[in-house]
Amino acid sequence: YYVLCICKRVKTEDGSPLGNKVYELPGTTIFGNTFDFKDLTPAGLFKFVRDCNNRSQGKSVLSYYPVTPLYSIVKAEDAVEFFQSTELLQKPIFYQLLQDFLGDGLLLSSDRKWMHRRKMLTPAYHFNILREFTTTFKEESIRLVKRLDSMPTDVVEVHEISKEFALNSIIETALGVKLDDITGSAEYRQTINQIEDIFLERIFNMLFYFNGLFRLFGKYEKYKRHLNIVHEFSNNIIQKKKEEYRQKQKGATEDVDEFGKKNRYAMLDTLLAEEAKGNIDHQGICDEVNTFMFEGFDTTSTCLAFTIMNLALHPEAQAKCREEISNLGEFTSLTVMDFNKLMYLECVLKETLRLYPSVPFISRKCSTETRINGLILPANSQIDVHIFDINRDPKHFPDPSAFKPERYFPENTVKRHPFASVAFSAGARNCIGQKFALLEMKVVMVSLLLNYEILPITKVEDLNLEYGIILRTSEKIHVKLRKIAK
Ligand code: HEM
Repeated sequence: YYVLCICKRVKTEDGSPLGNKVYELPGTTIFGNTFDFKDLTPAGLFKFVRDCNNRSQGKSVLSYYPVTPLYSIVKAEDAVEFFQSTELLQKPIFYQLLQDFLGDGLLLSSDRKWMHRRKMLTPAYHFNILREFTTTFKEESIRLVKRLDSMPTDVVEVHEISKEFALNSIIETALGVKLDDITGSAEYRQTINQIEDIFLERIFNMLFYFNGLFRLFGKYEKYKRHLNIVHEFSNNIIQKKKEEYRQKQKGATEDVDEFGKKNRYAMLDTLLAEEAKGNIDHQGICDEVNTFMFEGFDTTSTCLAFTIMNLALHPEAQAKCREEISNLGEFTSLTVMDFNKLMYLECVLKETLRLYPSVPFISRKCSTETRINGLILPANSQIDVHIFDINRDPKHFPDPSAFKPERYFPENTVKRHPFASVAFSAGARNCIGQKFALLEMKVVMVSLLLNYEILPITKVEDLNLEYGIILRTSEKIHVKLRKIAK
């Protein structure tokens, strides 16, 4: 072990002691940091990482896993070279644990395939396309309010409502079908959660990083069954849409569905058009669709849940949001331009993402020996960027745990470090869906604020944050929704 580690040791470029540049995390056993995570719960892992990053006092953290040094960045200043790099674009091993689920979709792919797909998919998130999606977001928001109105209690668990809204919205915008119209939608929602649970079990047990061992001793059969369910779900819709697309090309059908409604644009349409040009095959389409649905669902629903909680806990911010939307006009006639004007609400969303970034850290693999921040990392090292810690650096955000949307007022951001808050990541592999996500969240928040006063139940002190595929809480978050008389 030590021989291998010595071969893979990190060095400084100028030969100075490593301790000047990084905090070297002492391992819990003679096998470096290999077993540091063993037996940790998701909340325990979250605490363990915060504890390491606090102990480093702003320095990056260096740890050693089997023949893989891990360099963890916790400050905006140290993230500059990372985000500006044109080399650090490959995803490391633990992302590959999602490979069976997402294939070579945009999140996991690398090199030419990623570049080609990124270019191909960028138009699917263009302003004009977002304009089309606004109607879907409004319809789903109205449906959500109807469901909330019919509930026997005014106490709600925020994830429950945010998840349903986000999944319905992403499926309709990505695939062009309403979740209600499809059989198996409840099963799909549940299965996504079960896939996440098995993914986490693999994360905590490094032996299960190896596919062979996972197949022999892990929950592989169960995992395969879950994957079949979600893949079949998206595959069926893709097949149906493909047929519709073919008929449309032949001029055999109108651009209307079976109920006579005009078909709206969906991201899948971009992919089908590219398939017709020979730029992507059926498997590629499935991978990209599964990636949209996965990336666009939990991330947005988590941010929405924390936003609802923050507004409940900060009535003054809620009042400002309501004042901002008071002169907007009829909800059903609002346009993307109207939502773009909601600057205070946008600050609320950004401040929520600063405090609770749905993706708390990102990682890259060094495909070759890499020089970064005065260090030489051997090939195959991993670099993590801890968005959670960067976003809470008191140097850029004094009183960092406090919820203060005004931090994002234009006059307060001009002099701030460009990577001081990076919830959507930055650089070439930043989030392709960030404008989509902000618009979607604004629409549903406007609808909730027009209909309900949001009152607090759960407090921040009641919550323990934990690592899932995305940031989660061990406890449920509850708020009270008091209907506003019209
Ligand atoms: C609040 C909502 C969201 C947050 C906080 C968020 C955050 C992120 C972050 C941090 C990354 C970088 C991941 C990495 O480097 O490993 C990312 C990538 C990505 N996101 Fe988002 N995301 C959100 C919503 C969405 C939505 C709604 C979609 C699609 C509709 C989406 C699609 C993607 C895709 C496809 C990538 C991979 C991009 C690439 O590697 O080229 N995201 N997101």
